[in-house]
Amino acid sequence: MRKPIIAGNWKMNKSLSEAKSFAADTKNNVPTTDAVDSIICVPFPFLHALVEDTKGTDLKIAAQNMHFEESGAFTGEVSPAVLKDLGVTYVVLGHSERREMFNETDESVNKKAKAAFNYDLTPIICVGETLEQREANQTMDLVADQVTKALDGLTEDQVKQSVIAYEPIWAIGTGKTATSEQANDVCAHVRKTVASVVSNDAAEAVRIQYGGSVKPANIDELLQQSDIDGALVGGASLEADSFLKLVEAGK
Ligand SMILES: O=C[C@H](O)COP(=O)(O)O
Repeated sequence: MRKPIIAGNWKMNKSLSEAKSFAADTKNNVPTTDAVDSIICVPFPFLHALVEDTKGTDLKIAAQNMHFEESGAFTGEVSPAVLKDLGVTYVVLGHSERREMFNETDESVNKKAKAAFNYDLTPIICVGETLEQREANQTMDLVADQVTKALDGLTEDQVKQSVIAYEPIWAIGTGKTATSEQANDVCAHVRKTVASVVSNDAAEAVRIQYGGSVKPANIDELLQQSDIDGALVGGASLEADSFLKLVEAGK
C-alpha cells in the first residue's frame, strides 16, 4: 500500500510573513506522517525559516528546484548540499514551468534526481504533455520518454523512493482538470514505464501524483483512482484552509 503524498507548490507567491503565518496555521493540523505525507514547496528564501518553524511537526518543507552540482560558479543557483544542510526533505524537479521558461531538460532533471539522492532529498519529478501533444496523441510516448530519461541510472531503491508528478500542462492553473480517468490512464502508463525500465517492485512502490487544477472539490475522486497516490497542487494550496482540506483528503 503506497502512502498518499500531497504537496502544495506555492510557486513564486507569498511574503515571508504570509509564509510563516501559513505554517503556524497548518503545522499542527495536518494528518500524521503515518497516514499522509503533507508537504509545502516554497520559494528558496523561506526554506530556513519554515524548516525551523515546522520542526517536530508532520508538515514537511520542499524546495521547488535546485542545481545538480554541490558548489561552484553558478550564480543565482542553490545546491543540494545547501538544501540538505537547511533540513529540506523534498525537492521538485522538472516542473513544466521550469522546462518551458528556464531551459530545464530531461538531462538536467536526471542529473538533479541523482544529486538529490546523494543528499538524502526525495525528488518529486514532474512530467506531462502540452495540449498540442495531447491532441496529436503523443501523451503516452512523451510521458514514458520523460520518465525513462529522468530515472536513468538511479538504483531500484532510489526509484522506489521517488515521487513522479504527472501534470498535463494544459490543466495547470487553467481550471481545466483532466478527468480522473484521463489522469489515471497516464499515471498507470507512468507505472508501466517504471516496471519496464526498472522493475515491477519499483513500479509498485513509486508514488505517482496528479497535478493540474486540483482543489478540495475534486481531490477525492482523483485519489480514488488506482494509480494516483497523491497530488501536486498549485493555486489551491495557497490558503491554509484549502491546503488542510487537501491533506485531509489524503487520509
Ligand atoms: O505544481 C503544481 C501545478 O503546476 C498545478 O498548479 P495548479 O494546481 O494551480 O493548476
